[in-house]
Amino acid sequence: MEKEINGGSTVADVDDNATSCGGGVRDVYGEDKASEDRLVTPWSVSVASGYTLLRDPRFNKGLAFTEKERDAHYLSGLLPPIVISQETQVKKLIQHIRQYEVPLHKYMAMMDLQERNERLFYKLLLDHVEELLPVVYTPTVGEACQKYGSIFMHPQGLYISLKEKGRILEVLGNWPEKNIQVIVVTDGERILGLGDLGCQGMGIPVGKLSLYTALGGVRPSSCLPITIDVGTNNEKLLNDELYIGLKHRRVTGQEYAELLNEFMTAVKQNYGEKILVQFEDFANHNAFDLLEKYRSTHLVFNDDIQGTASVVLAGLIAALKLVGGNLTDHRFLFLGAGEAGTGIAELIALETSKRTNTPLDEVRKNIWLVDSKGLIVSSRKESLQHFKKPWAHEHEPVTELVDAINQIKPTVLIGTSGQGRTFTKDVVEAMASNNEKPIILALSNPTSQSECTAEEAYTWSEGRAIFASGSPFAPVEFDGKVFVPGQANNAYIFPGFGLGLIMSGTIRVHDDLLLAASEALASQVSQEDYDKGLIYPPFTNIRKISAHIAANVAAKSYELGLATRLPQPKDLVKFAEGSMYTPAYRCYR
Ligand SMILES: NC(=O)C1=CN([C@@H]2O[C@H](COP(=O)(O)OP(=O)(O)OC[C@H]3O[C@@H](n4cnc5c(N)ncnc54)[C@H](OP(=O)(O)O)[C@@H]3O)[C@@H](O)[C@H]2O)C=CC1
Ligand SMILES: CC(=O)C(=O)O
Ligand SMILES: [Mg+2]
Repeated sequence: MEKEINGGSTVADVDDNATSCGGGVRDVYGEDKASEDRLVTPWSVSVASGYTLLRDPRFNKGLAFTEKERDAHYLSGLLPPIVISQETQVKKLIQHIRQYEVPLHKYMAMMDLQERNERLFYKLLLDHVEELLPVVYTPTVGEACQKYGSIFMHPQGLYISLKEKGRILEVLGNWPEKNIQVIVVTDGERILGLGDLGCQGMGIPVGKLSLYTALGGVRPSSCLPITIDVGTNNEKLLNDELYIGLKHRRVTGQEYAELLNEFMTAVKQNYGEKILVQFEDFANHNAFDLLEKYRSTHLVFNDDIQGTASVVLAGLIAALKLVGGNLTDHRFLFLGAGEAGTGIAELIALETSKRTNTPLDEVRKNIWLVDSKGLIVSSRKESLQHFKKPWAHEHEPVTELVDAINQIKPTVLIGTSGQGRTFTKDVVEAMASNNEKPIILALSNPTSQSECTAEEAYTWSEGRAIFASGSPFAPVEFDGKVFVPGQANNAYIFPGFGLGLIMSGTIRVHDDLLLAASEALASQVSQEDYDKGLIYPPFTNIRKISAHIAANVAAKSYELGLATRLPQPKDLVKFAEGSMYTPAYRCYR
């Protein structure tokens, strides 16, 4: 007897009444089997046994296949006789992952699981989110990208290189899923704070989209990671025989613009007007221009500029509860004036301007940035990149950060330089001598690039700093007290933000949606968190947090007339929760 499988849909028809298996929850996508139901590819294959089912990560359940399923799907004999639950599988796997001492080995084990059993991967990740986030995301994903060529086992995501110029639409067609809702795309030129990793940057879109599913509940089959390969200027990679990308220097100018334009056109043509494209880890000389160019024609979002801004603004709104005052009472100084730095600066200014009805230019005067050449001041204006110009205030030139702190007297210091250990003892002490509770955010990733460690921030400020970092740090004991550092990472925002856009059918991203996301995230910080000095809620509650972010973003989108999914659901939080993919196994007939 043979079972027919149509275009990637397997024998795994879902028993709609089988709630005991979990999963199969009806959601806004109709059902999370939506793409399974559709006959999506033009061919069909036949299988004589369930051997193929065991090797299809979307449907594989491993030892959790029940006796009935094993009989029905030709699996008998292909598995050892024991049947175990998904919970037991999770228990076994987390023990297995913990046995690895090297984080990269944990990463590889997780990627291997994702390729073997997708639902188990997401269940494990969600059940142990605080422990596994640093494995599948920063900091370990940074090392994985650096070594991608040598650890490369299974291709993940879609590679679009210059070789595909002129036929990108055709290449998109090779991806097995057709019902794509979110693309995360990089060209690998600024991977975290590690610089140009070329094609090996693929780890980033893959990791970000894993978080879209785990943290935001966007189903995995709707997510498409893409790396655009235009070459690399990284000499080490160019000379590495295991490098997986094009071995020439980056193309720039018109050739680059044409490839990106073909890509953006093909994406819309293939997936429609409402496909969300998240730009990730592009270098700033392209990032701002791409966002500007496509924001009025596509649903685009730059995570490094906009997502980071939204997460930091949320942390600052929350921090006001700990330090008092409102945003206008604070003065901000950034080390790093690129995508993250100027993106955050602009959103702080926008929120302050709206809250106080003060012109943007006026509000900006309270925000200062330092780049690799020193404080951004008006005498440098002519030579500054366009995104720095609004921050060129009247002041004498200052080259050292510590001097800038002593002269400007910021209440908030934010590191977005990509340069590790730049918040030296002098710097933290200067912040602590000017402020009772200095707010210090060391946002650069991965951990090696963090402007300071949590221990340094607490010790050098004698336990007075309100500290958060882009990559996680363990709690620190100082003077008999335990300090828990928060993680100021855009991972809090983009999954819920994206879900909010998708579930409301939003057609364009507006800055007010970012503000809505910040306010929603800040509202999720509990008194218990504040009591610990935290300005972000723990990731353990991330699905609830994402639902609130999604709901607030969607509500704002409806208010602005950008949402196309009508009528507007009455209870947007419930609607967001109901929309989320659940990784529990489904029962197969
Ligand atoms: N926590 C989070 O969620 C996020 C963290 N990040 C992290 O932020 C970092 C920066 O990212 P991004 O803004 O996109 O990068 P960019 O390259 O756009 O900007 C980096 C900025 O840092 C400045 N800089 C570099 N070296 C120094 C130095 N020694 N002293 C002072 N300034 C310096 C650069 O100066 P110049 O302009 O003169 O070259 C530039 O202005 C990365 O490490 C990234 O991982 C980014 C996004 C999100
Ligand atoms: C977190 C992130 O997006 C970055 O470091 O680039
Ligand atoms: Mg990024």
